[in-house]
Amino acid sequence: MLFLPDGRQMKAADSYTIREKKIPSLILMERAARTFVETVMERKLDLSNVCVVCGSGNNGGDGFAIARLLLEKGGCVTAVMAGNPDHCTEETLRQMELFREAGGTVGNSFEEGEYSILIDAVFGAGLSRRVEGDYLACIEAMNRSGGVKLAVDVPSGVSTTTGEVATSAFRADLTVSFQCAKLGCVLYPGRDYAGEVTVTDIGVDTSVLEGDREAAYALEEKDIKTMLPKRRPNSHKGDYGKALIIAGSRGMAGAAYLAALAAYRTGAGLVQIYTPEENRTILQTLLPEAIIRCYDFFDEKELLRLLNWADVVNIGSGLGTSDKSRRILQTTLENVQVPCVVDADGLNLLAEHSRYLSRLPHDQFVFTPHMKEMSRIVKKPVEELQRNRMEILTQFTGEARITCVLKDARTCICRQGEHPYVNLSGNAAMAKAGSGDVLAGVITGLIAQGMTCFDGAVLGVYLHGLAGEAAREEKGIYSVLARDLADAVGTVLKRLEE
Ligand SMILES: NC(=O)C1=CN([C@@H]2O[C@H](COP(=O)(O)OP(=O)(O)OC[C@H]3O[C@@H](n4cnc5c(N)ncnc54)[C@H](OP(=O)(O)O)[C@@H]3O)[C@@H](O)[C@H]2O)[C@@H](O)CC1
Ligand SMILES: Nc1ncnc2c1ncn2[C@@H]1O[C@H](COP(=O)(O)OP(=O)(O)O)[C@@H](O)[C@H]1O
Ligand SMILES: [K+]
Repeated sequence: MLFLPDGRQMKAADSYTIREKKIPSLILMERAARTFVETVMERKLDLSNVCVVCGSGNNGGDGFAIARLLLEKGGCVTAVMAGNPDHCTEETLRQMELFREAGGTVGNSFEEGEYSILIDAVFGAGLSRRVEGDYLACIEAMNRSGGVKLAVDVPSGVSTTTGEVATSAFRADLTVSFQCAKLGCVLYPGRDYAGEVTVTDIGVDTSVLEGDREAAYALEEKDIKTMLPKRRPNSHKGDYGKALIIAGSRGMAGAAYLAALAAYRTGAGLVQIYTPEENRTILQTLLPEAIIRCYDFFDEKELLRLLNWADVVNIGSGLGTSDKSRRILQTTLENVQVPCVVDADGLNLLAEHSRYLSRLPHDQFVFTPHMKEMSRIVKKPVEELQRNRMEILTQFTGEARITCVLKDARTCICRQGEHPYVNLSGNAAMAKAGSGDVLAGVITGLIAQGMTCFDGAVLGVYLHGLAGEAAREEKGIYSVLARDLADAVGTVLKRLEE
């Protein structure tokens, strides 16, 4: 598991390390600069005309230390003080002095031009407001300049908390981040500004973040083997859960198929689909392994019987928003006693009838909205959600007490009392109709096998992204279909098994 702290959280870990581990700030800075320079040397970059642009905070201090170390490597290096020298931190002043003592010169304004390497050390984790005035002009001039562009810790101008770029930000080819990638460098648009992100170990003790429930985590492939539900030799289908998929409407049989297929591919023991009568033949043909139960009209008794049968319920994919669908959703939300994944039209209906939210009988619900669905639920514009997704998601899950999976190129998963997770797997091949139905099916399949709602959601999102990577490998970024994704869940699970 990786921490993805924002600037405030990273500073808390830095301060903890300085205070409790008795490692002076200047030593951390020196390590940061050394690992940055090691990265430059490993990549055999051209040191013939290097410019390091420094701010007055400690990011600038790193910059001066980097300038000195590159000078020692025989580079031709100039440094620029882009900040207000009167506001320099003690460490930055010291690093500037050391650079001068090593023979370097410090300019006081950045000259746009052609460099072999241009290094941005203007702002890092301490960016606290919009970039304006001379700073803005400097960052834009840096972006217009030539050379390999490297950012120290964070590209200047990117919010470490949201990834937002309020005015402008440095466009890096490579960002070297110290100890942890910062949250803002993995969320968009910050991710685009950061370019490739590489993380170096400078010995900061991040254990203090474990106690900070706002600090986000990301899963790595090595974490998931231990999380996956086990399959015992002496077992039968009943041991791996009965999943009820309430999905599909006229012309939307595919959604039910994809969710059910994904639940089976993920390992669920038995999948039953509840869908309108007209979908019977097609679903029976596409997925003979599933039990198909059909309805023509709203039949409360039958629905309650099915809800009682299931170990996990998945409702909403392609369900439509007719009055019949609304009654099915309402009955399900009010009566289900097992974990329940609510997707797509289930969420659209819920947004129209927000009173249902206050009637959920327990807290074992997983909502899987994409940005537009979430915007309908929380009644905020998509742009605001994109700018401030974590805060809005945290507030929503605090009030609704459910697990919420906010889907996007960087899907975020939140539940009250848990660290939020940001998903780092997947790619743009997955931006295609039906991908979300597959995800809802994967999460349902994991919960069917006994995972908690939160763990099932976190792991499901990660697996779904890995499936996207495997499917892209086979079919290419343009041609992956949602059913390839569901099948690729199998490819990924098999690889993990080996
Ligand atoms: N020991 C450590 O802590 C270690 C830290 N390390 C390094 O330090 C970095 C963090 O350093 P930092 O905390 O000093 O913040 P930093 O990013 O340099 O910026 C703060 C300065 O910018 C200013 N400022 C902010 N926003 C502004 C704006 N929009 N427009 C104008 N000004 C603005 C702000 O001014 P103020 O808000 O105080 O007026 C302040 O002067 C971190 O990313 C890593 O690189 C590593 O070496 C490891 C050890
Ligand atoms: N560019 C991307 N990178 C990574 N994942 C993506 C990308 N685009 C889409 N996805 C994933 O694909 C799924 C799309 O879901 P959704 O929009 O609900 O599709 P649908 O409703 O058509 O099934 C989500 O899990 C999302 O995270
Ligand atoms: K920077």
